[in-house]
Amino acid sequence: MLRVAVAVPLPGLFDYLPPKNGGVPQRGQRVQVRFGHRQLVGLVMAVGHGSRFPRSKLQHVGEAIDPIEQRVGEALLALLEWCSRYYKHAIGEVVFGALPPDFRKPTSRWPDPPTELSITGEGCERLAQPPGRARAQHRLLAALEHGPMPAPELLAAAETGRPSLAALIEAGWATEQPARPRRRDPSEGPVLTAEQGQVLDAIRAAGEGFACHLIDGVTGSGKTEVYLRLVQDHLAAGQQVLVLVPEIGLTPQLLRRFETRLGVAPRVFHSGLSAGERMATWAAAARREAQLFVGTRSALFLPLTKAGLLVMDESHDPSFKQQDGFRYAARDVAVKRAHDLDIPIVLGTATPSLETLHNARAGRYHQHRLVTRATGASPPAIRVVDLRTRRTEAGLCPDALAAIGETLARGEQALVFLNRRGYAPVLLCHECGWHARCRQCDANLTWHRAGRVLVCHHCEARERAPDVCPDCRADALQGAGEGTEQLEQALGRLFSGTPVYRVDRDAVRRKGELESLVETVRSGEPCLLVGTQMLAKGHHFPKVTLVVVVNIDQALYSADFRALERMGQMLVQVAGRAGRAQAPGTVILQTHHPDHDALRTLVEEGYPAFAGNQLDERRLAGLPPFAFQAVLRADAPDREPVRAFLQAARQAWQGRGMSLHGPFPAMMEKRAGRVRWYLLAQSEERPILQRALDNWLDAVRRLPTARQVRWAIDVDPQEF
Ligand SMILES: Nc1ncnc2c1ncn2[C@@H]1O[C@H](COP(=O)(O)OP(=O)(O)OP(=O)(O)O)[C@@H](O)[C@H]1O
Ligand SMILES: [Zn+2]
Repeated sequence: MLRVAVAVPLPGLFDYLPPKNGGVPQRGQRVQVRFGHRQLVGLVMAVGHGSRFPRSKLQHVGEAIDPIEQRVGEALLALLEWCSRYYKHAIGEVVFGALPPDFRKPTSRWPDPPTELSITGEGCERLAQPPGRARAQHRLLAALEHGPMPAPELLAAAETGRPSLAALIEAGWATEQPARPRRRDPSEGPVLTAEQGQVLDAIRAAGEGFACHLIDGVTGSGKTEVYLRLVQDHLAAGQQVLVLVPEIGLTPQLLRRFETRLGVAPRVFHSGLSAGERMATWAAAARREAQLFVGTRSALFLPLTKAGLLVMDESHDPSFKQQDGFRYAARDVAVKRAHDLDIPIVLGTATPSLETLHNARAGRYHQHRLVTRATGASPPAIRVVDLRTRRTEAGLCPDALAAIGETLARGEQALVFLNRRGYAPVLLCHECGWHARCRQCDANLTWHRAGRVLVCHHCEARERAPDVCPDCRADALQGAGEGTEQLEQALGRLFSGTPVYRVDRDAVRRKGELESLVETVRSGEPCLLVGTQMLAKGHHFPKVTLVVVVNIDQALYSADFRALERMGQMLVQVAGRAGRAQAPGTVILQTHHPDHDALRTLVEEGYPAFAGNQLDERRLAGLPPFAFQAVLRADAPDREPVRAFLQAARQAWQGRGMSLHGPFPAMMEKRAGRVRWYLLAQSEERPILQRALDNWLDAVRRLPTARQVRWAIDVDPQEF
């Protein structure tokens, strides 16, 4: 009897009989199964004897799809089982959510290991003779003269096809063998600063086994330089290393830096790659063809078979939390994975999350600080400008405009940060007060003036922007508030002659666009950068000496208890783009609330003091990380079934150890045509919450009202 995980939203495994012919597939192997009327791919999770069902009710699986060497390894399976238990998510969806998408296709296979060709002695003799009629083969031999080459490259270099190559091998002039990873000499990095040296020594001294290290280093303090040395150690020891970066951090600059410094090109893994590419990297990890992997959160589940180190850069970044389907926090799962593999993990950031800081304070993580910038640059000075007393132009106050002018006059660059795309967040009628709302969401449509469209930033709905008010027909439509598109235009007008580059998801769409833009900026001509968080993270622009933060006020009085923490992180990260080289940096922060306590602490005393205060407040309020939460979310086209289900769910819990609050409407009650509410479950102890959730969810699943809504559980939720 086989217990099989299938990619369906039902909890538990499904029982099947072994294949009619052939051997019994083993744990971790893929098989084809009939599921209802569908043929699906399943993953064998257990091979056992009994079943709750009579034998006659069970179906046979097909034969194992892949050879036994290609099964999913034990360490990864155990991690996925843990994820399913901890996040209370159906095992089949966890498994198939973590594996590359091609695993669901019965026809997909691991690609063959890459090979390379080399010239033989006879081949060299042949090359010494004139080509005669075998021109193409001669070219192939000439290309191989300087060393082995993978077939695709060789064929391109010799401008010929497979048949000539086959003939070459046939004649004994060349041989094909598994490719060895290509290495170049790693380039020397800078001499480490004393601080960097101490951190490196401390992490090395902690040894090979599990430990979680937090490198809490200010922006530009050279954290990446420390990771590079550690990665080098483990590569030299023949181990595999996985570096996780935020969605936006996977820039060619970072990859190139890794390649030149380490002498090997990292294998990348993220959801933007084709299914085939992901399968190839997966196979490379399992077969140990590659040692160094860099990827976004989904890379966490690569089948490393000889892991030595995990690194998570910008570990505070919200993109490490998966927000739908199999919801998981990659940071926590990464720590769990390092623990199971008994290897060190390094979390790096200038702005640790409060959870991470709390773990460091409790002694679970080793905290290593870097408090000075590696290049010797001083930290940027932040100037708060009170918007209440200033007139603004396109959202920029005279102080900011003057500072931009001075920066450009000195031949330097300025960055204007506004986390809002489009021309204006609202299009309204000055006559009757009409404004453009999304039909599907509780949200205004954003006016994208250049494209003449209104776009909902929550459900992506688009419509043509009207020329006159659809209600009163007045020719009085105008934008309220600013977005990056408007800033770009205004700055272009005010500083004509200076190039203005906009960096956001609308302006930078194609692959390579951000790359070339970053190159232009790094070349150093005076210019203005306008952008969203795409600009805020990880980039190193030596010539940017001024950062203007247009507006962060929304976060100051938000109902989301994490809004301030995120605002603080964002502000420190974007400010960290200023003055990273010789010239000192300035940050101008525009706000209507210059006296806001948390904001003042952040500006005057820095992130550690700010985060410390936030932690104190969380403790007093009994909020995470001092309590543990889970959210039961439900949505449907109408409000009534959603509330009825959540009310019933709340009543279904009589036990102790966990308190339930709600039902509450989501921050945005209606999104993409669905009404969303939630129940909040909270406990002071994680294991107690875990046990209570299991019991509660058993009852919730049986509720008749559960069938009228779409519902999901989110353990350790990050948003409401
Ligand atoms: N020891 C050093 N001596 C001189 N320059 C250094 C040294 N370490 C790092 N740098 C340089 O300082 C700059 C910032 O370093 P790095 O990118 O490693 O910092 P970081 O802490 O990862 O930055 P951030 O978090 O702001 O992205 C880089 O240009 C890097 O080459
Ligand atoms: Zn919408």
